[in-house]
Amino acid sequence: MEHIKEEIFKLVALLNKYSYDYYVEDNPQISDTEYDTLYKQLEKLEQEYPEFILDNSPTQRVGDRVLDEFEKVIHKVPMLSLSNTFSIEDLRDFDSRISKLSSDDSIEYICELKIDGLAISINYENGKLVSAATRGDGMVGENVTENIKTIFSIPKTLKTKKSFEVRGEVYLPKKSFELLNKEREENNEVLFANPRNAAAGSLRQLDSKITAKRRLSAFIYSVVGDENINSQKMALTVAADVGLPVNPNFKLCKTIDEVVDYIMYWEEHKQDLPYEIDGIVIKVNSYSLQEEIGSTQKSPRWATAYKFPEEELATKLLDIELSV
Ligand SMILES: NC(=O)c1cc2c(=O)c3cc(F)ccc3oc2nc1N
Repeated sequence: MEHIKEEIFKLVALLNKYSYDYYVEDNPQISDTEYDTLYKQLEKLEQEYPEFILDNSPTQRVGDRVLDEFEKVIHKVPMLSLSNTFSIEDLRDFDSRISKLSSDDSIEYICELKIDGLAISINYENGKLVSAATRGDGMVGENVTENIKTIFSIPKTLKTKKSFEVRGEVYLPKKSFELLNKEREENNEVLFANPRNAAAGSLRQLDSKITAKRRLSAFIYSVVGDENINSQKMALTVAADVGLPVNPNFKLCKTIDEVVDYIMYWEEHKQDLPYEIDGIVIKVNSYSLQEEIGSTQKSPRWATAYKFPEEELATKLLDIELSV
């Protein structure tokens, strides 16, 4: 019996490593067929010896209960929304407001791509994923734990035994969005307008089997409740170190001019990304400075979202024409 347990343990470790390489590192080490073969071996062993099924087995990702509604969840710390800025001039105003509100004269900003998905909060206890909720109205969200567990890039167990909440964005990669709409077109179903709507519709499915088919992904951008973390850059580094998917394109900027350069770069190169972004998030890096600057009821004063100008509908239609 011992060797069966060994075999199951080995297969689970191997499959989780391969899906980490594939979904988080975007660098698959084996082919899909090899992965499926190992997965089927594991399923067979688990069917024969259900008592040896491990909680972090990839076969345990998709629940089989269909909910009739989502439970409401009260966020321990409210999930605020970002204020928006639409011009570089607005951004400079943001910078001068920050300078007035803070004792430091040199303020470090951290810039992150603004992933166009939907906000999520995920709780890990002793390194295990225990619950997840949507932002909702910021105070009360929907419990989407079972659906979040179907997202391969979100690990069910972390490389730490610590307990904390993380926040991030669930999104649908462009390729998955196109595939999904193609399937829907073939089944004469209503198409999703954009990846953001498709992600929201997929995550808020009452049947997690449907969510599992949608190939959602996620990036984590915040860690709540780890007092050793004193800056946004550190939060991103810690999140990546424990195995969470963190978008690698963040940049520490010493001046607002560096922020503007970063914005210009991504305004030009965002088409090359495999997911949609609708702007750039600019945050004061130091947590103590964030505290000092504070938040309003709705939004942090220490961060803002620079929104890219809406693509003219004409260019969008032109893209569609060129792509068909
Ligand atoms: N869509 C995003 O990629 C993204 C979104 C947010 C937020 O919504 C957000 C909201 C807050 F109240 C505070 C920080 C935030 O940081 C964020 N950082 C990001 N990278």
